[in-house]
Amino acid sequence: MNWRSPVIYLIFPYFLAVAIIYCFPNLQDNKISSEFLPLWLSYTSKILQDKTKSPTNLVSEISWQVSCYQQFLDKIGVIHPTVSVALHFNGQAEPCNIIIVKELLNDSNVLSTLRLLDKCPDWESQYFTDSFLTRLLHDLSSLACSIEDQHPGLHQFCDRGLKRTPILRDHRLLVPYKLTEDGPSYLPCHFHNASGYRLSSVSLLREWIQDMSCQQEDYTAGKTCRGHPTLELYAVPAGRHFMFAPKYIGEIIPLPHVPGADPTQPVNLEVLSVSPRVFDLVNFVSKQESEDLVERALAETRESYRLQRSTTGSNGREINRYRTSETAFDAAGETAMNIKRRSFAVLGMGNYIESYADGVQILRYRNGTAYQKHLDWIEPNTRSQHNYDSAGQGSNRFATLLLYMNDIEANQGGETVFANAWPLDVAETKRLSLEQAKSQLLESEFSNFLTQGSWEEDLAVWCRSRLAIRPKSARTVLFYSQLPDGQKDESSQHGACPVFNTTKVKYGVICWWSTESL
Ligand SMILES: O=C(O)CCC(=O)C(=O)O
Ligand SMILES: [Fe+2]
Repeated sequence: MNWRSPVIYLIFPYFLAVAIIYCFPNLQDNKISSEFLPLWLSYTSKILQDKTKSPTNLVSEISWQVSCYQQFLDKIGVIHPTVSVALHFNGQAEPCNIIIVKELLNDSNVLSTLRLLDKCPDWESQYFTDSFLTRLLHDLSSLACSIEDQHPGLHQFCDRGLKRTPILRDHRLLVPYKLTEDGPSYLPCHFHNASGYRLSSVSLLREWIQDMSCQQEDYTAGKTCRGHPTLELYAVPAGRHFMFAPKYIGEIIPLPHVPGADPTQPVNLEVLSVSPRVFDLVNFVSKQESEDLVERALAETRESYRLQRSTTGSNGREINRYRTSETAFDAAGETAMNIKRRSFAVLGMGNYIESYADGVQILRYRNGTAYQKHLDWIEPNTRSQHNYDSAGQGSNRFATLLLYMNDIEANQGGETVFANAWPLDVAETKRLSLEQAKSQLLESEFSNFLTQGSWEEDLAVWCRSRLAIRPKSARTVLFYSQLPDGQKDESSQHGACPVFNTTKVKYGVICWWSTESL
């Protein structure tokens, strides 16, 4: 009998299905066999109809896919029917779609994704998990999570094309996926939870889902389930970094995975401004660490590292009359390295990579000194070969952490002012316009310290009108200089307000959106 005869198509899958259900009891535990059987029949018939493959190839293909599917079920476990995934574009507070997890991970979706693979993936591999999940989410979010009408689907968001994909150090490890067997390949997104923690395996996905679910005992004991059973998942395009998505001022984003200065207290982000994205980072650094850094900076004698008049510019050598503080660099001290590593953990940037960080700068502002409003994002210039186009393939400054070392009183200036954000403790109707702030300043004692018509005076006006963050020992502030797609964030303009009658010491870590050549 011809092995491809219709009789075989009909009978063979039945035998196979019965054998599979018998051999892999987990299929029965996890799924209802009556749902699985018809699906399996159509699936195997489809494979059998593939005339390009020999019977031995077909059998081996079916068998690895079945055992692979079984492994997947083992990893993912039993999913409570009410749990959903809220899928967000990187940095966006509103989800583009909410999908029931049972639907996302149903047999048909998982099997049709497996059909596109050559071999069973390692379900514990981070890069494979990215690829698998992007492919699954693509199908279920195609319209709502599209950035282009013509080619709807998550794939256009995750793979921004060669010209808009920075080549990060792990680029070669990414696992491209296909939408159809003979279609083109796409680079996958990587996924983070709302705390910025990266999804690294199917087992971790299981943990996150189970954390959200109401356990059966909770129902029977009549308990109210913890939280809303929705897992917030942020999709980050290939070559880009995760960015926090603040929802409202005052929101607290816990970072349970980051070790805090005080291990008994949690590390949290508290939203100070949504756009620009500015946060207080609570319990990030200890007073002891701050003191260590300053001690080292003061003891430093090497020319390029010691405390001296600050410079700016891409070559870092130009004295700038709009930045009158002093700066020292701590490139490799133990405390500086610990802080840099922790900064990467906070930002969801993974393991520390030296070339992605700009080093720790220690700044001292003596009486009367300040730093004019500016962006940390560096403008491209003809003197440098570097590609600063962070929205394309280039790299530029991405995020800055400011760590203050001393308390400064309300009348001593020295705040970090964000020109496009409003103060938190002033009602909307009571906000000061720049004109109002200027006349208040001129009437105040500070006008004696400031030269009339100087940039310092102008800056002090902004400091009275806009979000001005007062230094406090061990206070840490995080802000971004880019938007989630790598464009420079013009709204992140900020400056250091003139200091009156005191000295402000502060240090900062700047993280780059770095690219590495292959
Ligand atoms: O010192 C401050 O408050 C801000 C410093 C700053 O913006 C910078 O160093 O880029
Ligand atoms: Fe700055």
